[in-house]
Amino acid sequence: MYPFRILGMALSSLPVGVVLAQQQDSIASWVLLLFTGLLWPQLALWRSWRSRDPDRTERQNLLIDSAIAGLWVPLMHFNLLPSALIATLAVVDKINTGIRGLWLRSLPGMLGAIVLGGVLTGFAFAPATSMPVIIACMPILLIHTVAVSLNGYRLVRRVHYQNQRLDELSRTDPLTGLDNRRQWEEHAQRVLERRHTGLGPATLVMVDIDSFKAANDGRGHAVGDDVLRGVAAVLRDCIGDHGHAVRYGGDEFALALEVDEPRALAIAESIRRQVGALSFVAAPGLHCTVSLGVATASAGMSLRRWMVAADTALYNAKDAGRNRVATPIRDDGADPSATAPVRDGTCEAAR
Ligand SMILES: Nc1nc2c(ncn2[C@@H]2O[C@H](COP(=O)(O)OP(=O)(O)OP(=O)(O)O)[C@@H](O)[C@H]2O)c(=O)[nH]1
Repeated sequence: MYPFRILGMALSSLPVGVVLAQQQDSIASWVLLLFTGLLWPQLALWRSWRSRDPDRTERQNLLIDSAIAGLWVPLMHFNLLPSALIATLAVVDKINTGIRGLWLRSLPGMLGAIVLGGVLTGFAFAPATSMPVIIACMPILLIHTVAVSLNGYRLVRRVHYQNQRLDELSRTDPLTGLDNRRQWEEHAQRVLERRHTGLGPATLVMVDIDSFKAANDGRGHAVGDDVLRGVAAVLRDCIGDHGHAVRYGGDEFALALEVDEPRALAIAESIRRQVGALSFVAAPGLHCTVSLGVATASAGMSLRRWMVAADTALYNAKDAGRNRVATPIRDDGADPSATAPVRDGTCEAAR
């Protein structure tokens, strides 16, 4: 508030000063003008600084601003243009704070000050505004209006930016920056529908960090987070614009790819190699591996059954010793996902 108060009070002092000069006013009025134009903004700042509740104190300061504006109306003998301008800007400033109802709450103080000033001056009434006063009103009229508009613009931009950030945060996993689960499932559903309408292949890859609990418990949660971020970066890098990745559960990721199985297997293998080559500044010597399950969508398959198939493939990779890529088809040729019951819940629950 400080720059706006300094600007508003200093610029308002100009027309008030010209009116006082024309009225050949007393020294007391000039002292009051000096106080409101120069000293009051400093005093208001000091009050807020030393306050235990600066917010509340600043609201009081704003109400005092309005009372000061009201006081000048009768002291200027109701000189029309500066009186209307100063009183209006006092109300506009309250509205611009965005504090609900503040402008309404400022009115009694302003009206009280008008009555008080009126009593002190015997309600002297000289509304005509001379050309010098009109000219002296121009700086506050122009500069204050532009400054308030620029501030409004800045606030609107900030709200817009924050809304964008909120939107992003609601769509992404805060740790890895990957899609959140709802966002990803919508994408996976679209990939599946494309497959069912013959517009392209669809392959799902489940990725799970091997023995992550041991690394997490042994090296600490912060290192665990580094590993999750590192794996997410590899996933993002390897899938490029072939699909979307999600952190599906704690150390489990899922990729919905618009590629056929050989291409998905190649991508999965590349992920496996790149994760194996990751190193971590906070944990020298730590190396992680991942197991991956790859399942291509077949005709009419639902998203849930597709995920069960990929989960089964991941299960196979884990069973075969981890750090490998597998499909739902076991070595004996059976495809357990074809008969696996479809369950709700997380991948952990599915295993
Ligand atoms: N650092 C960190 N750890 C997490 C987060 N979410 C889950 N975890 C941890 O991830 C670990 C997952 O452990 P498990 O589900 O036992 O999996 P695992 O140790 O990788 O075992 P396998 O999957 O069989 O190889 C648990 O220790 C969780 O505490 C997270 O956001 N950050």
